Amino acid sequence: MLLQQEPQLRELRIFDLHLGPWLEELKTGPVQVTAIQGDVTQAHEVAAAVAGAHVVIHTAGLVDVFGKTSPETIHEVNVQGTRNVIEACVQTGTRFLVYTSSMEVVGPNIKGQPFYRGNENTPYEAVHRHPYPCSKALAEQLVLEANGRKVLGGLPLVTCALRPTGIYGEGHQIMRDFYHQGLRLGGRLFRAIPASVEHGRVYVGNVAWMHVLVARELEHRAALMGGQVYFCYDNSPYKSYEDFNMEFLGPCGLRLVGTRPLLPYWLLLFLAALNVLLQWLLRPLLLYAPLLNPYTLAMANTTFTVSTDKARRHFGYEPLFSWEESRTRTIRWVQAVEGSAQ
Ligand SMILES: NC(=O)C1=CN([C@@H]2O[C@H](COP(=O)(O)OP(=O)(O)OC[C@H]3O[C@@H](n4cnc5c(N)ncnc54)[C@H](O)[C@@H]3O)[C@@H](O)[C@H]2O)C=CC1
Ligand SMILES: CC(C)CCC[C@@H](C)[C@H]1CC[C@H]2[C@@H]3[C@H](O)CC4=CC(=O)CC[C@]4(C)[C@H]3CC[C@]12C
Repeated sequence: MLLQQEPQLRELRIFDLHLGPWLEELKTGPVQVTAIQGDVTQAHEVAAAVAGAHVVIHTAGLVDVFGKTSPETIHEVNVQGTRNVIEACVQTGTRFLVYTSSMEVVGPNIKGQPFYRGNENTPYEAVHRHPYPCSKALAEQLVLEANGRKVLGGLPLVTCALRPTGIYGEGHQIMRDFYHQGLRLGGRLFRAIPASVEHGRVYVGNVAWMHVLVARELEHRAALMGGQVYFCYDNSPYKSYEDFNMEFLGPCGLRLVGTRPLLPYWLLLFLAALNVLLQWLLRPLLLYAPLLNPYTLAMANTTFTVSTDKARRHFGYEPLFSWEESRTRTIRWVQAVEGSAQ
């Protein structure tokens, strides 16, 4: 997105634990693209990568709500990693920092209270216990508190945080998992969540576009945007998690069976708790990390949608991809997954 949409771009450095072969394709244009294999938990590696950069977009993170990694590792990557990024900016004199936060910083909370088309000012009891939202909330707080700190050279750091709702689009691993599960079940998926539960979703291209706009505008609107949070949204329809997925999986031949959940909620909760027990029992032998656990069930079963225009008002954000385009692109990607699986 930076290469396509940012005419002022002179150099792009990509810092990630895992560098994919796709990065090579980015190196063929006029902009210098440097891929750096590194770990955000290593302060010196981060500082070396950040030195001399005009703006840092910190999106690296450990996204795990399935118990694949320990809470300590999630904290180390998401919180200490973010601390390292902030310190690198301060020590090397980089003034602009954009952080990819998450809707999870707000909710759904442990009480499962609905957040219905709320905005950045909607009152909500943001209380978490799960390591992932806890880590994102702490990291976001660090980023916002760092706004105004003096960087090398004496000028103030300007930071802001973007909170995407559930991201979908090309490369969406969980969508791929649902797709393969549907194929295994003879082209069917069985409804688990009531259709009335709304879950916020945003297309990956629009998430990237919002980051590019913020990176561009932070310098010119520092007083307005510094220390602010913005939900990351677009015109994707409000739907339940499963009905939304069917927008893509339907045209790829899958069918969602049932107008109401096939299993009662108490049974799903029991199965989710059983999965936690199995995960714990099997841990010495293998990693058992199914999609269903009490946390993911609560996430999928609690209404959380945003309706806001703060990003438009503050820095002129309009989604780059319409809903129709986002949908078409995602369907094409699922179809390509299908092609490569055969
Ligand atoms: N997937 C979603 O629905 C949402 C994701 N987010 C946030 O967006 C960001 C990106 O998430 P996704 O693209 O979904 O996840 P992802 O796992 O595809 O991307 C995260 C990237 O961070 C890198 N990374 C992980 N640990 C690292 C480390 N120690 N050092 C350097 N790089 C490391 C990974 O290699 C990966 O490329 C994360 O910060 C996540 O919290 C926010 C809202 C929703
Ligand atoms: C089998 C169940 C009944 C359905 C399981 C669906 C879940 C796996 C997903 C439902 C909601 C998702 C999360 C949500 O979109 C918000 C997120 C924000 C992030 O920052 C990271 C990803 C995620 C936690 C996302 C993960 C999958 C769900 C829990």
